[in-house]
Amino acid sequence: MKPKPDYTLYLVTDSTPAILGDRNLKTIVAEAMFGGVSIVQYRDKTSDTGALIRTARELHAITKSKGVPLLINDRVDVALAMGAEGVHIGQDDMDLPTARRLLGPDAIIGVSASTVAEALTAAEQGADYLGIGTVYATATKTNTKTPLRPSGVRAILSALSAAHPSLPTVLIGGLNEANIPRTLYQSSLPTHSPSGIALVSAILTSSTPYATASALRTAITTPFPLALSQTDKPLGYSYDHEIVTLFGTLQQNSPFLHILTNTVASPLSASVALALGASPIMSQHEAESAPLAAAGATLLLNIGTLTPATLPAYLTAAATYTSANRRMVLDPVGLGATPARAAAVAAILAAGYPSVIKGNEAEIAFLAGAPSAQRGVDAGTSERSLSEKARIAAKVADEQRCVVVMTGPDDVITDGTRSVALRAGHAMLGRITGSGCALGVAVAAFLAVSEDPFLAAIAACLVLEGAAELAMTANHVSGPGTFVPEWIDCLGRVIMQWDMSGRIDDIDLEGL
Ligand SMILES: Cc1ncc(COP(=O)(O)OP(=O)(O)O)c(N)n1
Ligand SMILES: Cc1ncsc1CCOP(=O)(O)O
Repeated sequence: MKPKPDYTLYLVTDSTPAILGDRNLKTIVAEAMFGGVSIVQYRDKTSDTGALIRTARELHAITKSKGVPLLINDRVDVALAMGAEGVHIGQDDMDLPTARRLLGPDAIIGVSASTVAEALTAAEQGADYLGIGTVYATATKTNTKTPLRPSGVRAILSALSAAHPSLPTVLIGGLNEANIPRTLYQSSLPTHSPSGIALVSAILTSSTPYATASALRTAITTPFPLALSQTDKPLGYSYDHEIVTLFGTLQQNSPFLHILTNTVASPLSASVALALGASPIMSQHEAESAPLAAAGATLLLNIGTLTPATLPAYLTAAATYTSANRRMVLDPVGLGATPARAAAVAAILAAGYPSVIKGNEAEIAFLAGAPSAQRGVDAGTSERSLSEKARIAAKVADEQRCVVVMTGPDDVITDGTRSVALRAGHAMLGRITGSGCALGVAVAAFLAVSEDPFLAAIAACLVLEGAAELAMTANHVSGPGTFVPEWIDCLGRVIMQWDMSGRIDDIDLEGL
């Protein structure tokens, strides 16, 4: 009878000195199984056939005692010689039909897939599970294609969900306790989630394999705490009351913000945070992320004047806040203007999970892979209709599973399911430096006091843009210089003095 493995925590071994060092493979496997490893693959690229068979037999004695299946990487002959439960084969190894003929119907045969076509072929040929990767770049295996990232995994799962919905899948490549929860969240479809996680270095380099495996199992099986809430709000729902309440909560609670932003917008950003009632700390110090996250801060990452010297602080902050289950906002300023910015944003998105991405049309279009006319950091003009903009923003929200704010004459805010257009603000906001960056700060401030990032984003846009409208009604405001102080003054009282009704229009994504 064919075993039905539990794929939750899949250990793939590696015997190279760089990973195993002088530790004992059998001891690690035994301890990791006690910690929750549910399936093991013996992967050894260098040993001779005789040594492979001997080690595989020793490992098999250990795995069998716990009822854990042992698979052999690449080598069907070794699996046959020592009676393993199955094999894992890659795209350059023995083909699946031949492996099946040699091993028989009860063997577990897993196949690597890094594209939709590879996944569908393996599924049609009767693979028992797929190893989907490489998810993130990893030093353990460097001869791989471009990392799939969660959006690439979702494309594969989406293709499988129609014809092969129950085929088990494990994700592999660059995964660890810190990035597993959000990777699983961002990789999952409403109807289809990966069955488990496969890892090499996270377990094999650990000096405490039992504790590491059990922490990994918890990371895999615990729902992602920063997941977006499912909406129960119908189209046409009025957010006004919730926004007023949120504004009060923000002013009462004075949430702690860690603002890692550009040198141009820094003073205005700090002033806006204070005027909204938040408590900001402006820090680019890599070592400060962990204590600030532990102190309960919400993070804003704004890449406006990012340099190679400051990039590590951004990456550490993204990873630290995400693994501490603290929320962050990403403002990918000028994305698309240079390859360096594109690489930095890709690295930030690989390092952590933003609950909200806020950008202008060109920045969001670049993230969506749509034509983007970004040159400087300003928004420029566009020919796109509101529905086209909403479709682009929703694509990014869907891929990243976060809320996206696309600023413009009408702001589009979407979580991929709900989308609204906001009609507020004043052209004067485009004539001062840092108003867009200040909006990122406001989103972070509202995010700190709201369970719902979608609502937080709407509130932030309305308050900043409403305050701009209010400021422009003051007699003494005659240009950008007199506008800024009045705008800041208006932030604290906009909710009382400005009528926000009728500013939010639903965009029915289904109807587009
Ligand atoms: C579970 C799992 N998934 C993918 C792989 C990668 O296999 P392959 O592409 O054959 O690469 P090598 O492991 O042979 O380097 C895997 N081993 N396990
Ligand atoms: C075998 C393999 N296949 C794709 S990535 C990879 C290595 C994964 O190693 P790690 O878990 O250390 O990133």
